Amino acid sequence: MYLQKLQLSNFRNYENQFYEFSEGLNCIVGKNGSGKTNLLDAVYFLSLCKSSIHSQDALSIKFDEDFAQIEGRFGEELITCSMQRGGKKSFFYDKVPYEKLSEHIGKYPVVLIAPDDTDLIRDGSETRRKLFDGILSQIDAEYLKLYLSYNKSLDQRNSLLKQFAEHNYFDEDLVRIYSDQLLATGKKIFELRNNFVTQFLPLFKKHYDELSDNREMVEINYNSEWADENFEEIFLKSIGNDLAAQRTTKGIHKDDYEFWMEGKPVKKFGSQGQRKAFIMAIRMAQFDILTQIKGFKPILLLDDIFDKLDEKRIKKLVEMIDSKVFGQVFLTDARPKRTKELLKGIDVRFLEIG
Ligand SMILES: Nc1ncnc2c1ncn2[C@@H]1O[C@H](COP(=O)(O)OP(=O)(O)OP(=O)(O)O)[C@@H](O)[C@H]1O
Repeated sequence: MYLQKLQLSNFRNYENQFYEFSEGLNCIVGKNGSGKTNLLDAVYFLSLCKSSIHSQDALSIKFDEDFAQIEGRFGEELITCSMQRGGKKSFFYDKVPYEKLSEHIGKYPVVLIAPDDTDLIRDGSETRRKLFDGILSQIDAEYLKLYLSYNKSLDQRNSLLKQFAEHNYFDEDLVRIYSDQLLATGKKIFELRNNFVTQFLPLFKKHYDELSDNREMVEINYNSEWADENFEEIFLKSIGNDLAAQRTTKGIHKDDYEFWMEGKPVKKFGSQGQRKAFIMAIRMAQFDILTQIKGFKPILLLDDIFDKLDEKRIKKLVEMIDSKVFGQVFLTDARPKRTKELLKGIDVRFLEIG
């Protein structure tokens, strides 16, 4: 499975461009601001039905235009995404619209390694939940369904709590409907997240050891209130706090994945290099787990990676590319001369843009 052709129409700074890619390494070079990241994001969009950069789809439509389209050919399969300013986006498989975007997610998996990835360490728990939810959603369609259903019930319960506060009343039976939904889906999500971390951890540690020459002991601890066997009771009893806060204060939407190094939080004590290695190892493990479960290699998107990694890690990455550890790879760099130097002797298709 690889992306052979891509047609962009009014997508960000692209008006009407067509690209053909190689099955192996594709290197996108061009000046700063020429659209290299936008091109990678178009591939990401085709896979995950959303941008890795913007949460609002309208920001991906070319300025002063009302409509954008990304069309990608994966072998015999044609995937089209169209977006209308002020309207909904639609995805098509061989010109037939998907009823739900969730039917598409996971079919063409991607792994993105981007420069500001270390936000995953610095930011709050939501960023890390999003990371692992993203991986789990590509792996397991059932997880994605549960996750969407949980979020819907959560929104409904939260707006009910707000209404109670605004109108100064309380309907216990009504709130219980949503509480039961959250408890049922939350429990399953907790179990799937827990199992996932158990599978993911050895892959992650192996990659971290390789990247750092076994220098530090690293851990990812999945931390959830659901680990308490009395959680259902605790959840129901917290209705007083929920009413006061006008939102659901307990549940899997509060989970965190804590990153540890030598028994200390990476967030506080990890050096820049250690953080980058930590994130790189997470991404490599994401690649491995997707490969294992899907039975084929995901597309790897490497944005500006040569600028961000030290010489030793670049060398290691280039060795991995050369020894065909990955399948199709898209790599961006603003310095074509350096890229050509680093990739000397490797079979690569260069695409000069801008
Ligand atoms: N909706 C849009 N319509 C038109 N142009 C856009 C839109 N969104 C972003 N751009 C333009 O895209 C360009 C940025 O593209 P991108 O981030 O892909 O560049 P890049 O080649 O990766 O740059 P760098 O090497 O600095 O990372 C900017 O010039 C920006 O103005």
